Amino acid sequence: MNDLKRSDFEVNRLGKATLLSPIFKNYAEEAPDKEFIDDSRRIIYDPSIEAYKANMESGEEPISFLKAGARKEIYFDPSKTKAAIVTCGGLCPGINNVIRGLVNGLYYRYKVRNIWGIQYGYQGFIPEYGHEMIKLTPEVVKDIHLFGGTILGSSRGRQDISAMVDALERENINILFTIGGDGTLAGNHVINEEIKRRGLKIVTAGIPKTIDNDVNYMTKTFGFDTAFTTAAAVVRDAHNEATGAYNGVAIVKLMGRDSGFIAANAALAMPDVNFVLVPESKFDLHGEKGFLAALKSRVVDRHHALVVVAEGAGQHLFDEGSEVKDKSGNVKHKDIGVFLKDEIGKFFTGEGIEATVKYIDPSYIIRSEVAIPADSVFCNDLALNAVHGAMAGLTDFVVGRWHNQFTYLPIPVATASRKKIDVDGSLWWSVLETTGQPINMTNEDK
Ligand SMILES: Nc1ncnc2c1ncn2[C@@H]1O[C@H](COP(=O)(O)OP(=O)(O)OP(=O)(O)O)[C@@H](O)[C@H]1O
Ligand SMILES: O=P(O)(O)OC[C@H]1O[C@](O)(CO)[C@@H](O)[C@@H]1O
Ligand SMILES: [Mg+2]
Repeated sequence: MNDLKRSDFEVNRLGKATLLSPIFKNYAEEAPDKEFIDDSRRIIYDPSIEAYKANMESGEEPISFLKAGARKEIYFDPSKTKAAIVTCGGLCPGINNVIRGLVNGLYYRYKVRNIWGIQYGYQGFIPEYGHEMIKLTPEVVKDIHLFGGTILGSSRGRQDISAMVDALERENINILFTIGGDGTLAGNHVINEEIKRRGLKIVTAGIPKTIDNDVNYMTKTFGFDTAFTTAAAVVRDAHNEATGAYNGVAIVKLMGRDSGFIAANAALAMPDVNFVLVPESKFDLHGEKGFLAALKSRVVDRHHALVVVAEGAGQHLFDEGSEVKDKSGNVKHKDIGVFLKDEIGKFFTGEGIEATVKYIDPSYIIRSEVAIPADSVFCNDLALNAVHGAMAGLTDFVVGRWHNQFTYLPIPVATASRKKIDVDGSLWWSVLETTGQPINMTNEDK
C-alpha cells in the first residue's frame, strides 16, 4: 500500500456540480430507476474478512476508491464545453477504441459538440512543432476501432508545462483527456498543478494506457488482454520451431519493461512454455542452479525447450555500461533476447550438445494489434467513465477497474509506484507449476 492513507484517495473536483445531466433528462421519463452515482459511493480496496475485522478493531476507515459512473448533476454546460484528447507514449491495442468511446460519449450522452484531437502527444500543444488540432466527431471516429495504433499519433519527450497550459487557455479547452502510461499521467498531473496555479476552469482526466499492465490499484489496463492473446499465438508457433528440431530451443521476447505480466500470462495461455523469465524474479545464467543448467536438463530429457523472456528480465547479467534513456527519460533495457540466444548457443556448444536455437521478437507487432473484443468493450467503458467524471467536474483523476467496478483515482496515487508480479502470489506460482521451472534459478539459497 506504500503507506498511503485513506485521504490520499480523495479525487479533486473543480467546483460543485449544479447542472442537471442530459443523461438524467433523457432517462427521467422512460427509465426513472436508472442508477446514478454520487461521490459517497466507494469501492473497497481489500474486500477480505481479515481486513474488515482489522478495520473494525482499529476503528479506521478502510482504503477505498471513488466509484465511477454517471452523475445526476454535472459541472460543465455541454453547449459551452470544449474537450481535447491527446495520446502519448508507446502504442497499445485499444487506443483508437478509447478515442472513439470518448468522442461518442461526449457527443451522444452529453451533447458536447466541440471535441478536438491533439496530434503527436504533448508535442501537439507546442506551436513550434506545427501539429494542427483535428476536429473529432462521431463520423470521423466511426471506423477507427478497426485499426491498431492511434489516429492522433503519439510522442515521447518532455514539453514545457507552461506552454502546454498556454495552449489550453488559448484554445479555451475545458476538459483534457490524456491517454497514456505513467509518464503521460505524471504529465497530466503537472499540467493540472499549473492549471490550479493559474486558477483556470479546466479539468484533466487520464485513461491509463499500458501494455505492461503495471499501473497500481487497477486489476488490468486496456490492451493487456490483446497483448498476451497475440503473444500466446506467437508462443504457440515458437513451440513448433522448438519441437521441429532435435534439441530445438525457441526463445520469445515479449514487452514488459519492469513488470512481466505479458510473459507470465502468455505462458499460462500457452502452457507448452518451459521457462518464463521476468524482471521480478532474478536468475543466474551459470552455476549449478542457474538457468542454463536447468535448460540443459530439460533439453537432455525432452530434446526441445521453449523460453519466454520479458524485455526487462535479467538486466543484472549485462556489464555495467552507460545507461541509455529514451526521450522521456525511461531507461532503455539491454536486449536480453539476443543476449540469451548467444549465451544459450555458446553454452550448448561448450557442453558438446548440438542444439538449434531460434529467437523470435514480436514486440512491436503485438503492440500495434487491433484490440480483441473483450478489450474493445473495456476501452469503451473506460472512456465513458472518464467522460462521466470529467463532465461532473472531477479533475486530476484516472479511471481504473477494481473488483469488476470502475473507479476514479487521484493521479498521484496511481503513479506513486509500479504494479509488479508478486513472486509469492498466485500468478507466479501458477507460472512455476505450469512450466515446471525451478522456483529458484539463482545459486543463492532462498
Ligand atoms: N513528470 C513528468 N512531467 C511532465 N511530463 C512528463 C513527465 N513524465 C513523462 N512526461 C511526458 O509524458 C509523455 C509520455 O511519457 P512516456 O514516454 O514515459 O510514456 P508513458 O505515458 O509512460 O507510456 P509508456 O507506457 O508507453 O512508456 C512524454 O511526452 C513525457 O515527456
Ligand atoms: O520502443 P518504445 O516506443 O521506446 O517503447 C518500448 C516500451 O514501451 C512499452 O511497451 C510500454 O508502452 C514497454 O514495454 C517498452 O519498453
Ligand atoms: Mg511509461
